[in-house]
Amino acid sequence: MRNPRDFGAPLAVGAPTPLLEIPFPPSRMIHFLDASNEKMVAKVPDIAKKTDILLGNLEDAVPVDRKEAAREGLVTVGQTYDLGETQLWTRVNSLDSPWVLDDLLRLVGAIGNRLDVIMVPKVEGAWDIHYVDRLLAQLEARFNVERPILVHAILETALGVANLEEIAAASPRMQGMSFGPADLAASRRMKTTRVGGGHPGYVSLSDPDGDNPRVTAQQDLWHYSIARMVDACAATGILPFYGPFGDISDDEGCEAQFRAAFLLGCVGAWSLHPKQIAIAKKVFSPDPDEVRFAKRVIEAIPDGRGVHMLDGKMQDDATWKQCKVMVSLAELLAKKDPELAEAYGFEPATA
Ligand SMILES: CCC(=O)SCCNC(=O)CCNC(=O)[C@H](O)C(C)(C)COP(=O)(O)OP(=O)(O)OC[C@H]1O[C@@H](n2cnc3c(N)ncnc32)[C@H](O)[C@@H]1OP(=O)(O)O
Ligand SMILES: O=CC(=O)O
Ligand SMILES: [Mg+2]
Repeated sequence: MRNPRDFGAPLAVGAPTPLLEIPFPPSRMIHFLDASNEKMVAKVPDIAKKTDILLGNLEDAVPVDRKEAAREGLVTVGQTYDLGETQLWTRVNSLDSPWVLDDLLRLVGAIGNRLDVIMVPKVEGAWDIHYVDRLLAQLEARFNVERPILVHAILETALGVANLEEIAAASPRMQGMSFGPADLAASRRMKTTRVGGGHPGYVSLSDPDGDNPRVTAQQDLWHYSIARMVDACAATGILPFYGPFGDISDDEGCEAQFRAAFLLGCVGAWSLHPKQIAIAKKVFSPDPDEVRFAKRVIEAIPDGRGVHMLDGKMQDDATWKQCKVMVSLAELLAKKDPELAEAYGFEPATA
């Protein structure tokens, strides 16, 4: 176990001081693109205006013969495009792959001061984070990186899920986690070929009732693990995200999967196709009616104490805190988006 008093000290001489509080800018969607694909790169200026996070993917979905081009394309994006307030992330190749060392060396060397977060796939335990943590500190020191590059773990193996609490607490560099249903399904030998979402075979069935047809209701394959991830992240002050929804043609299914994650506590989800950005924006921006109600609760209980009635519903210290969660997120997003500010009924000065 690492001495907790060393948690705030750099892991290499000359590396920037670790952050003890994880920044939480708008993070509703992490938009994936392959920077070796010229058509995708051509869309960067437009997409950067719409997405909260832009991620240059180097891992799965990038063919082996384009790994280097994807890395170099991301360097070009980082060096040449003004992304405004949009965060720039990457997903590097897995730690057992032949590419990851060069991914880290090249990206930190070339765009270390532009990269906000490095997403590490297939994290299995705290040891994977410790490896990346020390290596990044050495690279930050060598390349004069001024602020620590944060680390985001994808939870996508059975062992990773088993160790998720230790992963979340492994380093002050841990920014968050994403839930990866595709690799996780394979790792667990689940019998689904889908990427996220439900499955028509995973149902509960009502009891026999004479000749009446028995009713089935589809259940959520992912609920248990996403809820565990949310708890581990909330307990350590880092941010949980839902990952990919692979049926690009099913907007409704995507919205339902994202909404389940939002309600459980996730702050955002991956967008694989430009049209999923708008779905994530809709879902991960709190509903204006809920925000208006939460504001009324906070106004009705200025000190956040005691018991009150509002519209027939009991309100107390705990419901006040629930409302604070909703209003704080709305305020954060309203600063970025005047349309949301108006929908939430905030004064323009707040926006
Ligand atoms: C499952 C586990 C995981 O690891 S998920 C993460 C890894 N996968 C990915 O990152 C996939 C990213 N997305 C994609 O590669 C594409 O969106 C896929 C799914 C292949 C669909 O592409 P395509 O058939 O071209 O779609 P389309 O014809 O509707 O595209 C319309 C125009 O938009 C572009 N586009 C597509 N996706 C992106 C994207 N992610 N970012 C930026 N631009 C994108 C297309 O190139 C196409 O452009 P144009 O109109 O022809 O100029
Ligand atoms: O990388 C994501 C996944 O679902 O696998
Ligand atoms: Mg994966």
